Amino acid sequence: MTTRSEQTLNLPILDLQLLDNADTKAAFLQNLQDLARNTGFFYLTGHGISAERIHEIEALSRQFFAQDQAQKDALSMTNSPHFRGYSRVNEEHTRNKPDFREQIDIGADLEAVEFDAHTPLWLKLQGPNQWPANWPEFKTIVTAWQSDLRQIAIKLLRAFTLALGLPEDALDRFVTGKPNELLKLIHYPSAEHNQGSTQGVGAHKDAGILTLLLQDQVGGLQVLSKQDGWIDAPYVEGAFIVNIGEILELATNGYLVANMHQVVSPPAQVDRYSIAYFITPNLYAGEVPILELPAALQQLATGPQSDPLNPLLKNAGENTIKGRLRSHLQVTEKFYPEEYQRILNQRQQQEVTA
Ligand SMILES: O=C(O)CCC(=O)C(=O)O
Ligand SMILES: [Fe+2]
Repeated sequence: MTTRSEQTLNLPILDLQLLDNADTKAAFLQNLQDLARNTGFFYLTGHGISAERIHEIEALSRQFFAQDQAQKDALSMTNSPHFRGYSRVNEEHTRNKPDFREQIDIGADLEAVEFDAHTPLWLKLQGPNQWPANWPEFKTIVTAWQSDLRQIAIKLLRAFTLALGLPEDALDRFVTGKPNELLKLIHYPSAEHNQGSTQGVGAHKDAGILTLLLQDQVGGLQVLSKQDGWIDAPYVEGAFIVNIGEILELATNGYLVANMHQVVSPPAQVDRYSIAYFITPNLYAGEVPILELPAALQQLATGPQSDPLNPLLKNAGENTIKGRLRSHLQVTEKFYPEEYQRILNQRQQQEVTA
């Protein structure tokens, strides 16, 4: 069982504005490299999103979750083969255990792909979102947020490649063109409703490239540090928490490590809200390359740490859909019966060999 830890980090904060200034750019990149390699996550300020915009989307999210259960269920993810829409508390699973949170998943709003026998499975991830009816403001605010966060994430990704001594566009083909991304508005209900468990979301690495996370004042996010074990990542006003995803770990052959993190349910009578933006590889971009790092960095790159329970796949689209299939079993059972059976069989085997 997870509990709140006593330790907090000496907060690693990066100011993105320093990247745009010729006098401070080199120091920013050096810091980025250090934090990414040694701490695995950091806080980002100077990103250009105003406090008003942050309050606006936070208020929108609270308003969304305050609706009647029936209104939220009308947008149920179980309507969508593209894994879009609302999932109830305990519907999403991490490491085979239910997460005590409700959420709405919103991706790039595109037409579904027409399928034939040769279309790769992961192109089913492309498709339309489910938007609340008679609430146009919801779509406007969310879409603007996605588009601004996409720009920040791309800028940061280019800074990462520069900081690693590579051309700044080394990973561009994964994030430009038809974007693949996911925005989750998340609500963690207070602990007294979570019978005996403290799993808000279980320990995991994010599957994509980078995550920009906005948490509220409640806290509860914990990050696994090599030296100190689980440490609290507290609320910092106006800052995004940046997590490195598995695709960046793979592309750097493990020089950068996707950081493990989890969320502990909030205390009694307190609700927690967060907004997570994931930039994931373009579904058409194919295999993730292992980048040619400078020799000094290459020596430290000892390969990605593959989790035997959740192996990392080279094809970016396949890796993305694998995560979705395992997390949202009701959707998988309904729209992907063969994969559903395969997951059940794997789990049975793991139980036998455990
Ligand atoms: O809610 C949070 O603070 C973190 C959520 C998270 O890690 C995730 O959804 O991948
Ligand atoms: Fe995460």
